[in-house]
Amino acid sequence: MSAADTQYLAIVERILKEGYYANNRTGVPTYKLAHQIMQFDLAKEFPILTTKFVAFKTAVKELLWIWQKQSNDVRELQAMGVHVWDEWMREDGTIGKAYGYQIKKYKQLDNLLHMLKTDPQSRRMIVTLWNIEDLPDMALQPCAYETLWDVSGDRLNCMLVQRSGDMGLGVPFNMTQYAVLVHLVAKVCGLRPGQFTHVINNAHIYENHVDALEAQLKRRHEAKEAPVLKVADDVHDFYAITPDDVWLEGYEHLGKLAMEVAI
Ligand SMILES: Nc1nc(=O)c2c([nH]1)NC[C@@H]1CN(c3ccc(C(=O)N[C@@H](CCC(=O)O)C(=O)O)cc3)CN21
Ligand SMILES: O=c1ccn([C@H]2C[C@H](O)[C@@H](COP(=O)(O)O)O2)c(=O)[nH]1
Repeated sequence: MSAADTQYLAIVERILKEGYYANNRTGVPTYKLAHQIMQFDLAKEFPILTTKFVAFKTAVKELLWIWQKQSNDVRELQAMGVHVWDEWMREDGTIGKAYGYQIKKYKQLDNLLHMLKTDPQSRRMIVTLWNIEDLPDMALQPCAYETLWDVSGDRLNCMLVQRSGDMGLGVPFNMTQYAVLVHLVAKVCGLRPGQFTHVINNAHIYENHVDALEAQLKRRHEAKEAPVLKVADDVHDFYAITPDDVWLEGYEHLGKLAMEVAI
């Protein structure tokens, strides 16, 4: 069983057993627990669920849309064949001043890469999408909103802070795509991936996802070993990376589990 399955399913199980039931903005009530944490040693294995199919390429494309294209334009994501943001697209085709917009606005990725290369012992390496001034002009306030970075020896460590985590849909994407980000940032900085810690403030299961997640829990004993993430040798420039530069070797999984997204 992959470390991702073990830690993710432990949280799912805890929420189903002890979660607090309440309604929220979407009108679809959730069971929730505060302060759930997953931690992966990326030198040992890549975190992706095997107890259901995770659309890896889609998750990577969404990541590159935010971090590389630094875009808020949903049409650019659609042009890559990804439709997970369609419901939040405004009339102008964007999600407002959200996500990639905030990375571009302050050159946050360039600053991070520069610090990692020139002052790796800095304790000030943070990329944050949480911009109080711009919050009113965002179609959705960022959920996985902050990363904190550390270099120990040749290892690059990263903590992802997520204020709100949809365990059925968002979290399986987020844990995997940010692990890819650590691999990619490490590669272009001449480092190796290290510890990846994923903190979720409000980890929730939408009521209409309970059956699918219970079915996933039952697949536990058939879970597979984690696949290996491969990054093309010639990746040196973050801005030149394409979705084909990363792939999984040996991704065995137990098949798709459909869930409806709460809007
Ligand atoms: N309620 C909610 N949950 C989320 O996870 C979420 C939002 N809203 N709003 C913004 C984005 C959109 N996200 C989404 C939306 C849909 C899928 C989804 O349908 N995933 C399918 C596969 C999709 C595909 O292959 O294209 C899945 O089975 O994982 C995933 C993440 C994550 N975020
Ligand atoms: O990357 C993402 C983006 C969104 N989500 C989920 C978390 C919540 O279920 C909704 C957002 O609703 P809020 O009321 O703004 O918290 O989207 C996610 O898990 N990951």
